Amino acid sequence: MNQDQLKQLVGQKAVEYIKDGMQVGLGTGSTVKFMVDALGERVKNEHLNIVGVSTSDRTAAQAKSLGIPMKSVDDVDHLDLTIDGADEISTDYQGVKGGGAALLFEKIVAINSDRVMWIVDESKMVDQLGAFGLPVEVIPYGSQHIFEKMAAKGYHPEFRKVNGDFVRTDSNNYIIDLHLNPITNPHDLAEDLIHMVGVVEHGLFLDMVNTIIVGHADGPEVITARA
Ligand SMILES: O=C(CO)[C@H](O)[C@H](O)COP(=O)(O)O
Repeated sequence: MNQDQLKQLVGQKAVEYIKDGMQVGLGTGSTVKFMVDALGERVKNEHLNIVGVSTSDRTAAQAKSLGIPMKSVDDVDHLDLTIDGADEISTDYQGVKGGGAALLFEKIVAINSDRVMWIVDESKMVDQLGAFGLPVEVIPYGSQHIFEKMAAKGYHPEFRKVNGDFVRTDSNNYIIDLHLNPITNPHDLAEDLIHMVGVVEHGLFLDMVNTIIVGHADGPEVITARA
């Protein structure tokens, strides 16, 4: 099985956890895209009655095109379950997210969810976080100064650019990726980053996930990270 097939496998498995009447957070990324496709099939074929809340413009457009009823995060009182991808998950089930630059909305939706599920192919499971550059969302104003402060702290920052242009998030902010490999103390790092003026959010998702579905060639593995 190639990586896309593993992503599709976990995406299809994840939608089994969505029940009638749920308000469901829909993450962002290539793995979630398979999950949203599978959810669209269930809505169409089983007339599943759910409400989706998207974490990005991309996911919202896909969900709407499939006929999944959608609401804004501010129009629901809570979310029953959020299903999202991840860039890295450590052996103690801490995560790095934001490879798709959607970390801010993903974190807002996750912290307002009763349960959080991550769906990943097996390459995302790591001994220690940090090989994947840690995404940090910053406001453009003064971002060069934030960048220099991060460099002075030894965080090895890099503005995320495509064809020389700054990548913009759905909130029109920039992303700075930190090349820290390895991240030895994610809680201390998270605390430091969130107190830097101009940082909007960082991609460390700590103590947040309940269930992880990992795609292996011989089938999906369901891990209970937190009850
Ligand atoms: O955090 C994310 C987007 O901001 C994604 O969930 C993460 O990048 C994983 O993406 P993919 O499923 O494409 O590997």
